Amino acid sequence: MKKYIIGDLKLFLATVGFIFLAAFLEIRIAFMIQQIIDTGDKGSLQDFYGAVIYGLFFVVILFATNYIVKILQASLIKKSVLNLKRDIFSGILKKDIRSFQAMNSANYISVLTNDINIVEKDYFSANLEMIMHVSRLVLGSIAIFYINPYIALSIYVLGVATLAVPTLFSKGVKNRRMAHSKFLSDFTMKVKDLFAGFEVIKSFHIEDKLSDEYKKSNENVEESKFSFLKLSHLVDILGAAFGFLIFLTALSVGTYFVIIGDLTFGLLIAAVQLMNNITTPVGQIPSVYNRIQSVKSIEEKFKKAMEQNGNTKEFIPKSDFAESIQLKDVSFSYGPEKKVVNNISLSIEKGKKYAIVGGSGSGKSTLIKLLLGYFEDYDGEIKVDGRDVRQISAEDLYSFMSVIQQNVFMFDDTVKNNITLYKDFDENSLKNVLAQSGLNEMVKKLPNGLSYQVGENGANLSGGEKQRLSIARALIKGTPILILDEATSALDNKIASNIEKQILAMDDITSIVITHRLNKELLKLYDEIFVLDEGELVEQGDYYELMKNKKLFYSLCNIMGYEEKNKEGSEAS
Ligand SMILES: Nc1ncnc2c1ncn2[C@@H]1O[C@H](COP(=O)(O)OP(=O)(O)OP(=O)(O)O)[C@@H](O)[C@H]1O
Repeated sequence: MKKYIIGDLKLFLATVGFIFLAAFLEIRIAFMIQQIIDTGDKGSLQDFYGAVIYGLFFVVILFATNYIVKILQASLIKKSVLNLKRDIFSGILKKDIRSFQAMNSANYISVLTNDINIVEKDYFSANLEMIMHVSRLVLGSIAIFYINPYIALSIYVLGVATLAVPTLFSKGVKNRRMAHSKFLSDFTMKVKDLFAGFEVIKSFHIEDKLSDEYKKSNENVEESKFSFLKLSHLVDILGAAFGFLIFLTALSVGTYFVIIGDLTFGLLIAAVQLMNNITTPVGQIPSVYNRIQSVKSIEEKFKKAMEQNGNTKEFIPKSDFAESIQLKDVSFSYGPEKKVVNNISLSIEKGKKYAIVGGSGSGKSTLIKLLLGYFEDYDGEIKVDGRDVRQISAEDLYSFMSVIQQNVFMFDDTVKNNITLYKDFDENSLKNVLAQSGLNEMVKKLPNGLSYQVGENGANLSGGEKQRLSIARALIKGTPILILDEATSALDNKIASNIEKQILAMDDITSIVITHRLNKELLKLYDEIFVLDEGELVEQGDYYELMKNKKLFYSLCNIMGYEEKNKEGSEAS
């Protein structure tokens, strides 16, 4: 985090310079006081007036300098926070999907809100406070040494003892800070779930259970904060007590020298004034130091939030799809458990239409995710036009592949922006995709047409409308490969079939469609159907071949046909 505070070196140096100037002027003020008092000793009114005017002049200068210091500090902190937030945000965006999912999204929210606030207060501000305290301490010590070395010596000895205090507590403070930050993340997670799952909570009447969990999490946050504060207050109090002890000792030594006539009364008052410049920093440095140390644990969280899976890869540019995708002996598992995709080899040729079918949990979506480069730790080979998919950047891969998934995310924006995703497309392309995705009627009925606001994650739309929007979103990209993962599950049979037929009729497009809906008429339109069972590719061929085989596909079709008939029967009766 150091790089953020010195990121704008000129601003940093100017701030430090003005902090030192302010500390120097404060010391000069002490000598002004001494001059005014000592003119009283001499009894010259002229000298007295001169010293007062000089003093007032310094007060004005000190006021202006302190104001500049505050402004410089605020702008340095603003820049540091802006840059840190920017880096974390872009670090998160650069993550691949797998490493992003390794952390709960609430953790990212907590990092960008709670933890940034802590860092702003206890790192950026605290470092500037530290510079201020050190400058006052150094200049104050030199000035006191100039007044009387014995006073200075007594201050130095006790000062060193005080500055050793924070090292005794830094580990404890750091651990408690980490615990607090963790509980804050957990709390954010709970709050996020509460809002995201509000309808489920209400309809399953689990308010009490959730309320208990919220209470526990809230208590953890406050308890961990209390525990952190208990220790850091102890450090503060110890610092302040040592500060007072230094003041008392130095005052006693100074008074002794006044009594024996080695120090003027004015110089003693100046020394007392200067002691503030020493006792305050000495009292504060331990606690400021501990605040800075405590934030080190949060730095680890930032690093984790930005972690890029550890691989800095060289990608080979690839922006189109020319021939085929080849999978050879591909196996993959999410954890140490059994393989979710087991030794699959298959080939996808440009312009052809493929269906992937299989029971729930058979690995269909995972297979698609592997094609989309979500995961890199698979065995075997996945090659696009002969190039390892891991060598193709996500940006390039998605320039020729579009995916439409079952769970659609909608931005809280207009229908149009949700289709175009803020890119420019001509009216004709938009019109075409509206027709292809069966959205024309819907858009006509909406109060503001394409400018209709869809609400938070499309709350103002039905599930089917959201799916059609996501189909339009993928179609408008015009990529040569289109992947549909249960993309029409929320649509009624007729609309779903129409959309699927339109997509299958696009000659240039290579389509890969995962479907549960085993509609015979549609299945006949596919060049090849892959049948998965427990992660294995157990059958492949066109509809007629597979039906002839009378294996899994045949029984899946029969079960589906039977269920459809039953459904129709019960609807009719
Ligand atoms: N992120 C994940 N972490 C761990 N296991 C996962 C993850 N995603 C899926 N799985 C598991 O992998 C297996 C295959 O899941 P996948 O989603 O690929 O199946 P599917 O055939 O698409 O299922 P469905 O038709 O029900 O959508 C399942 O047992 C599932 O529980």
